[in-house]
Amino acid sequence: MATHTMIVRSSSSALAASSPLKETLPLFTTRSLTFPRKSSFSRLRLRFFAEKLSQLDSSNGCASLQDSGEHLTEEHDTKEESSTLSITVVGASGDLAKKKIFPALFALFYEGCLPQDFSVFGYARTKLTHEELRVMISRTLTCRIDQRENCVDKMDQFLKRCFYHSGQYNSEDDFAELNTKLNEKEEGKLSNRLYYLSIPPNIFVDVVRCASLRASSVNGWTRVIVEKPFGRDSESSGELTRCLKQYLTEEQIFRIDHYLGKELVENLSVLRFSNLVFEPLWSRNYIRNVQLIFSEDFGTEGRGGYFDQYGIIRDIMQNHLLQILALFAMETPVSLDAEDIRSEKVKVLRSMKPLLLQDMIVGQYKGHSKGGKAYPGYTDDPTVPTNSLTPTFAAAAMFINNARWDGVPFLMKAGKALHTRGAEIRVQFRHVPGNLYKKNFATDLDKATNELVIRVQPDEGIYLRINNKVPGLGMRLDRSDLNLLYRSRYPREIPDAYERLLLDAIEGERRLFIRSDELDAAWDLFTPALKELEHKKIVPELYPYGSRGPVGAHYLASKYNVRWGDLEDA
Ligand SMILES: NC(=O)C1=CN([C@@H]2O[C@H](COP(=O)(O)OP(=O)(O)OC[C@H]3O[C@@H](n4cnc5c(N)ncnc54)[C@H](OP(=O)(O)O)[C@@H]3O)[C@@H](O)[C@H]2O)C=CC1
Ligand SMILES: O=C1O[C@H](COP(=O)(O)O)[C@@H](O)[C@H](O)[C@H]1O
Repeated sequence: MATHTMIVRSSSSALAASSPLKETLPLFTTRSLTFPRKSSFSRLRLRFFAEKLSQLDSSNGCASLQDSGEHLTEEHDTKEESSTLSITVVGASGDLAKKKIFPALFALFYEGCLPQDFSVFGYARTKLTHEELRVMISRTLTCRIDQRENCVDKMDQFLKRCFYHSGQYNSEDDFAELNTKLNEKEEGKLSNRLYYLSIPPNIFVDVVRCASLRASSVNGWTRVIVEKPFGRDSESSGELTRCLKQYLTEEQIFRIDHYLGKELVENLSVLRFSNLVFEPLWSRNYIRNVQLIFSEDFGTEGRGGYFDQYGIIRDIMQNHLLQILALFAMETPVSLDAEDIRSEKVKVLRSMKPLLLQDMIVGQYKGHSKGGKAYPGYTDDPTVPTNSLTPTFAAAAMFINNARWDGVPFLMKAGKALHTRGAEIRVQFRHVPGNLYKKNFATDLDKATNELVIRVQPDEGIYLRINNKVPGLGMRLDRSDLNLLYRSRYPREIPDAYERLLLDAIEGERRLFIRSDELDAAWDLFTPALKELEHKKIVPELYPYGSRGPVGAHYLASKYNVRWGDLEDA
């Protein structure tokens, strides 16, 4: 087996000449330990060894990279010591950059997860000075991490590493200027460059072309994180992939689905594959249905222009919920390597039947007054056409045609402007055959089935609904929860999904990013129904802002003999 030695998370590169931007496998070196050549799981490996060496940082489990070389190895990789990381946030003036990306970068810096020598560049058309960018960023940085010490100092240190370059997204010259500024900061060292495309999708290709031709690293790796949406359907997504691949190799493209970076979604495989009590039950033999539920208690506020082009199915179902479904339903991967996991997910997606129009319902929220307050309808948003048919709610029933899941409905439900905010996976189990306690449940045996709930957010937790005897002399049964509430069990704050994903991209870990064949398979499942919906101009069922959504969702579920678990809970 090919091996190479490891210095803690040091990475260097050889050149991949086939594309203007270069991506290479990180090299790992250590004197005493050898590993398979694959680069995956370097962070986990690092943690493992860091733990072994009692050097683990006391924070979120990320051993300090800023001084890891000194602590963990005797051998110094001179290349690593003289390498730099430049992270360019393209679309730095935008909502996502301010809300998520800069704060996540700061959190990584605070946690010691960024290399010693790094700089962050903001790039957008808006004219800003470095100082103005820093002021803008500083408004969204918080010392949230356990109210730890010296946060303000850390913020200052971080902000000093932040710079701004104003330019057009389709101007090679502007990117050449960015390149000059990056070179200045990199001071001739081995430079690794990460671009985060936090911009509308219609300019992805322009940016990738300009960055690749004029501002890619000449001696290290260059990677590009691409935000969703990856197209509107199979054709446009395929076209986007083809265009990106004129300038990037697949290894350089990190298609982000931030739900994959959420703690409870990450935990899904651990729960299933490392607990004997779950894996044997994970099939049609014991599971009656699986529900993937997303809800938001606010509307499209401020994002109506974007949203109206896409709708809830493309915004949430085709990516976030389907990714969770694939992780949930996949067969055991050969290993935890990114390619093994992604290959298993693709198999699930390819085993699924494309969604049929009769297996979905769509809704749109309308204005509603409650407690003297008026909540606007979707089409009241000035950026949304008044006659828009775009769904802000959808429910769908999907099936996996394989031996494990044949006949099991996977129900999805996603909506904006509902009564609550949450995301959860609900697994409803079959009835106990010949249940001795049948009579204790009156006629509603469904009420007696077990349910496993993985609450992705908020109040992250996992609970298993069981039947239990109410203490006392009689024989009364009760439904109770075996409850793992993260807040009680793990008082430490859970890192934001973007922190995990940014760190993974820096490390070259692709497990939580979407491979192009996964994307193709995902679009193939939704494109026919989306087209039909638009072609037939299906009118969405209206539901009041702040309600539980359209009743059509219940009819859909009952068609498959299912009741939505979240409503039973309420
Ligand atoms: N916001 C969110 O919560 C989420 C966003 N995303 C995705 O992330 C990406 C960025 O989102 P978000 O920050 O909300 O987007 P914004 O609409 O805020 O756009 C980001 C920046 O891009 C530039 N821009 C906006 N519209 C155009 C245009 N038509 N042509 C050229 N430049 C434009 C603007 O910068 P300037 O004018 O200074 O150049 C703007 O500040 C999108 O792909 C979005 O779908 C994904 C998940 C959640
Ligand atoms: O991708 C998206 O996700 C957000 C919800 O993300 P969350 O992490 O806050 O749950 C959603 O609001 C947005 O419409 C969508 O584009």
